[in-house]
Amino acid sequence: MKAAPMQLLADIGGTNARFALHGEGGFACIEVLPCAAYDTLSAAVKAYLALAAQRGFAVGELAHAAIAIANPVDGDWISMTNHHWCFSIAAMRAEHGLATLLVVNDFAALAMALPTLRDGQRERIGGGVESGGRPLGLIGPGTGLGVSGLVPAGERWIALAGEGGHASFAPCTDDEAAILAALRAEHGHVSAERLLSGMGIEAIHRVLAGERLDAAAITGRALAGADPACLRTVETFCGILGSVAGNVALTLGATGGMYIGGGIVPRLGPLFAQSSFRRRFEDKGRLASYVARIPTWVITEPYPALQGVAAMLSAHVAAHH
Ligand SMILES: Nc1ncnc2c1ncn2[C@@H]1O[C@H](COP(=O)(O)OP(=O)(O)OP(=O)(O)O)[C@@H](O)[C@H]1O
Repeated sequence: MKAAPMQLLADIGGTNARFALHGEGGFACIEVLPCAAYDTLSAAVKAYLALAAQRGFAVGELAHAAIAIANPVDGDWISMTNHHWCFSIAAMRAEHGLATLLVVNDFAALAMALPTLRDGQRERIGGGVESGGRPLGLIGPGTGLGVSGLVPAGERWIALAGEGGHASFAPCTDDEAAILAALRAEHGHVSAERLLSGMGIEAIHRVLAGERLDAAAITGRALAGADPACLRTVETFCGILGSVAGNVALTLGATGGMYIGGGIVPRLGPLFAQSSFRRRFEDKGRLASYVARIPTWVITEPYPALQGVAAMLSAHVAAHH
């Protein structure tokens, strides 16, 4: 019997566009393309398909595709929050000759992958008690700040597609109040994303150290251990992430566990586990013992949203074809 054609999957962030083919044998041809190198998402898709064709994959047979993307998905027109790409889903589907083009929020896709993560794909930070069948929370700093959750519904899970990264930032220390004041002067409304993202690390450093450095340089110097100002910036970032992750856990009742995704935290190496993240996660006044029972995990699996979007596409195709 001829194998079913492969499916095209993508996880599109503000900086990185991750592509893969998915078939009965699992994932193949995983590639990360820089968003900035392409004028449109369609151009990035074409570049990826050309690469896959060169490697001998039968991309002409593709019928079903799914894109997980970092912005709200509501209707046919998609416009990214942290990058200039925008497109019509129907036009993109027609252009690439696809029967199905499913477009979902990237953190909803990532949330769908959470129950499949095993030890080796996630690293535990601090205490808490793991218990199945309860809501899971998700937060992930990258170009932006993704927030989602996964709610059990009988045998199934339902992923939330919210925009919690844009909820207002609440400072808990004098340093954080100073950062809020500086950012409010620049932006007016200051969301959690303004601090918990690549641009956020840079902003924290600008305010606390009075120095303009890019995010990778700040964390690189902090990891090298010789730059106290960069260490302070990274420590402040981790503390804020603990506080905001605790807010998400409280808001969702995420008693099954709180997961940290996105590209930044895995790049902090041992600094994250050593930081005040977990103390700040638990620092919730009268509800401290409630959050202390919730385990927190860093996702270490490199392409978890692709797993989630593959599951969403399979369910969609099974329901519609
Ligand atoms: N070594 C590093 N330390 C800290 N931040 C970094 C490092 N390298 C890159 N970054 C920042 O990480 C961000 C990219 O994160 P990520 O790899 O999660 O991309 P993305 O999936 O495109 O983002 P998103 O899904 O949030 O739109 C950029 O803002 C960049 O400044």
